[in-house]
Amino acid sequence: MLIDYKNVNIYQQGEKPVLSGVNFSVDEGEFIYIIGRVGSGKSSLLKSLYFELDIDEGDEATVIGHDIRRLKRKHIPALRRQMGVIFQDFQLLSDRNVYKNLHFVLKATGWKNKKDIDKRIAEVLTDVDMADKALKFPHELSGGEQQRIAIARAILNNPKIIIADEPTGNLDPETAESIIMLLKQISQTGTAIIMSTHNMLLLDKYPGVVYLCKDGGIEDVTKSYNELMLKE
Ligand SMILES: Nc1ncnc2c1ncn2[C@@H]1O[C@H](COP(=O)(O)OP(=O)(O)OP(=O)(O)O)[C@@H](O)[C@H]1O
Repeated sequence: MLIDYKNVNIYQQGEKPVLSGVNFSVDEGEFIYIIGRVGSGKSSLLKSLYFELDIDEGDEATVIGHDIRRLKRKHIPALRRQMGVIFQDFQLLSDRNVYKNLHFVLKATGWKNKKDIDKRIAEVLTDVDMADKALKFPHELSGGEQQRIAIARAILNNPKIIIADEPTGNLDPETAESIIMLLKQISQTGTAIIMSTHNMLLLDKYPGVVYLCKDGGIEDVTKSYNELMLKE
């Protein structure tokens, strides 16, 4: 199991948790949607998974084989390296081209050999169907293309988990679908995908495990989400 939260509380600021009693588990290759209204805690859950928010450890809090209760701060960067993160607004570095955006990440994560670096960049760009865009600057790319580059960046180090916070939020429906298809393909190689979304159409078309954030908690609604949504 890649992630196992049992009875965990997640905090933004202050005494009261944003989400409490969280039970959440992720296996290799799973495709997980996090749904829920604005402000219901989707981003907070995702941020906790890459250690940007405080949690109390509850009965169990394991991320990629590490018990968070015993995790030292100095081990966080190594653990983060096994995760790829994708955002709604892409967050590419605007002052450099695609190649240099990817190069920057590889250098920062310890890659030294130029041949290996160039080979890996070519591989991930091919994976996301952007092999001809290496020399483009982010502003020369469409939103969908920028998100593909962000996905290429996320998979550079073969992560076990990709965390995507509304990855299709800024995209038109057709482009959104192509991004989900790409993430689905990646999940088939064993990488777990955890994505928040407001786009219920995607859930129908590309089924996965569905968690609903609601009333300060989170619930696995994979079987019943259609019914729940209709009632809201
Ligand atoms: N940086 C912050 N500091 C304090 N409180 C925050 C912060 N970010 C979010 N919150 C609060 O935490 C709660 C959950 O927010 P969160 O961003 O996790 O919701 P969300 O479901 O991702 O919303 P959205 O659909 O708008 O992205 C909200 O009440 C929000 O006001």
